[in-house]
Amino acid sequence: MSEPVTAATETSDAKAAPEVVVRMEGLRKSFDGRLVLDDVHLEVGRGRIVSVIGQSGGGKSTLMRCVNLLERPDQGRVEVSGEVVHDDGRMVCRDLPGLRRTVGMVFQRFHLFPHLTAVENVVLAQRRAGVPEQEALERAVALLRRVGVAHRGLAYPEQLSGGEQQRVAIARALALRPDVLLFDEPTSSLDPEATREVLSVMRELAADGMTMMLVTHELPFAREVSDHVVFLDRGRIVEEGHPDDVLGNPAQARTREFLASYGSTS
Ligand SMILES: Nc1ncnc2c1ncn2[C@@H]1O[C@H](COP(=O)(O)OP(=O)(O)OP(=O)(O)O)[C@@H](O)[C@H]1O
Repeated sequence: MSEPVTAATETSDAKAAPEVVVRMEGLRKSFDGRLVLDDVHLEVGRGRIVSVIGQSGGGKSTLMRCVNLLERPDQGRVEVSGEVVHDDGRMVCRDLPGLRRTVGMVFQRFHLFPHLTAVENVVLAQRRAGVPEQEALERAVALLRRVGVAHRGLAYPEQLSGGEQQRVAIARALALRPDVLLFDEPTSSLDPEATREVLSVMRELAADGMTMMLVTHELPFAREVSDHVVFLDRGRIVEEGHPDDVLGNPAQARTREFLASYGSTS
């Protein structure tokens, strides 16, 4: 396995312990007797954007859902922000709602409440977490401004474009001040312009030090946004590294085959 992908790896202080926000060791997961994750090791350092790519059904979403325990691995260990949350098939996390606040998630289809305005969608998540109303409202407005949709705060989801809805969903995920944000195919229902908007928001979040893990089929997007790309094939990590290497000059024949098939279908 390569060394943890962290900001610390780039500093001259080689002794500084890299700060790993997500660590997965030896993950195995089967559905109905079929192995979907096979001995997966992965580390995501603070402030990094790690993309997981691979063929449909290869286990990408399952891997990401193991971070917030939407899926429970059968074997291996999951650590989030320095705490073991699942170990050897057992749930170790004592505060699942707390874990879900620490790990924000953004979905392909936004999952906004249709009967609530953009601001109310961002307030609701905080209200459920016990944030006082005025503070929640101020934070919602500030976050909508941060993702460039403050002017649409009183609009309902159906009145928003796909890109605007996804930015509201990102604001909602940020409202609980997560340590890491997971993105599951965040641009696959968006047009190129909206994809650029989401890319720009993710870049700004990265500049602010947000840690992000992304599953995507859109390889140009993965190449542009990520620090590190992981190629997951039939449940195993075949290759990982800098996007220019994995996507531009892959070392493994299997990665080359995957990229060739992608090229022929894109
Ligand atoms: N809850 C579940 N119950 C049973 N099988 C599941 C479940 N979740 C995923 N699977 C199966 O596990 C395999 C991996 O699914 P997963 O969604 O992780 O792959 P993926 O690489 O994200 O695929 P895609 O790119 O199509 O989204 C698939 O065969 C899928 O049908």
